[in-house]
Amino acid sequence: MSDPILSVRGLSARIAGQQVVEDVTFDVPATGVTALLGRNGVGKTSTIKGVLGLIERRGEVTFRAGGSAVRLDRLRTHRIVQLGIGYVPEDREVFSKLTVAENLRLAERSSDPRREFVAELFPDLVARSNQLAGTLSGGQQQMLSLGRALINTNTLLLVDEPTKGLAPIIVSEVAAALAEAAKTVPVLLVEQNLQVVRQLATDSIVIEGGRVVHTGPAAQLLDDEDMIRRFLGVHGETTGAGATA
Ligand SMILES: Nc1ncnc2c1ncn2[C@@H]1O[C@H](COP(=O)(O)OP(=O)(O)OP(=O)(O)O)[C@@H](O)[C@H]1O
Repeated sequence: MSDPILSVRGLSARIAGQQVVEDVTFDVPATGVTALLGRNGVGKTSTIKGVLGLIERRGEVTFRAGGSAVRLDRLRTHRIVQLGIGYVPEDREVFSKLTVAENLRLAERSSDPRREFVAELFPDLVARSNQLAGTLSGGQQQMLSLGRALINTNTLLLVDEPTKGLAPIIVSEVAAALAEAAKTVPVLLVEQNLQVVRQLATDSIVIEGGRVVHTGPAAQLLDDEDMIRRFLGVHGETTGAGATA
């Protein structure tokens, strides 16, 4: 197996002086979608923010790309992003007073943005290019948020709960777009909808109480009702249509 693209060793993180990630250790393989799972409030978002340096963190975070290894824990967020790490935050951060087209343009990091790729993934965004982002529906804002990340050629994509609160039809569209993106870039995905996890994820990491309690193939976890119940607090048989953890 090739080296993982991201190795996290003993990551701890604090928010407002409070420990929210204790001692997290995991690898993200260089291909496929790795699902970061766990019950509400266990520290999934904080782990991603710790990797990106968006919150105070300690521990080793190593990013391997282009034959070299870079310690992300020594870098500020803007430098981390410049390495080609795309981030789609949980709360769909878009500039509400700017149009869809302006939002996308501002996200472009290189002289070679993948505008056609994003337009093919989200034709609705093309149709709404002059609409103010603040007037989009939640689903459309999520697509814009994804589009803002996917317009760049990323080496790794960190995506936090992209289907949260969306109608089933939009969940399918977002999942399809992520599946398309995942063909070209490894993804670390926080996702509570286990049907989406089943559709997309190759590997899984489960966090509990600020620590990793399980890693392994996603299918193995999803097929184990005991683990699903123990780690995610739902019944295994509910990992089908529309189920959420
Ligand atoms: N800004 C903040 N101030 C204080 N505590 C916070 C803040 N943000 C998060 N926390 C706390 O840190 C812990 C971890 O939160 P985090 O959002 O990382 O969990 P999560 O696993 O992503 O949860 P969810 O699945 O509900 O999004 C929680 O107990 C949460 O209440």
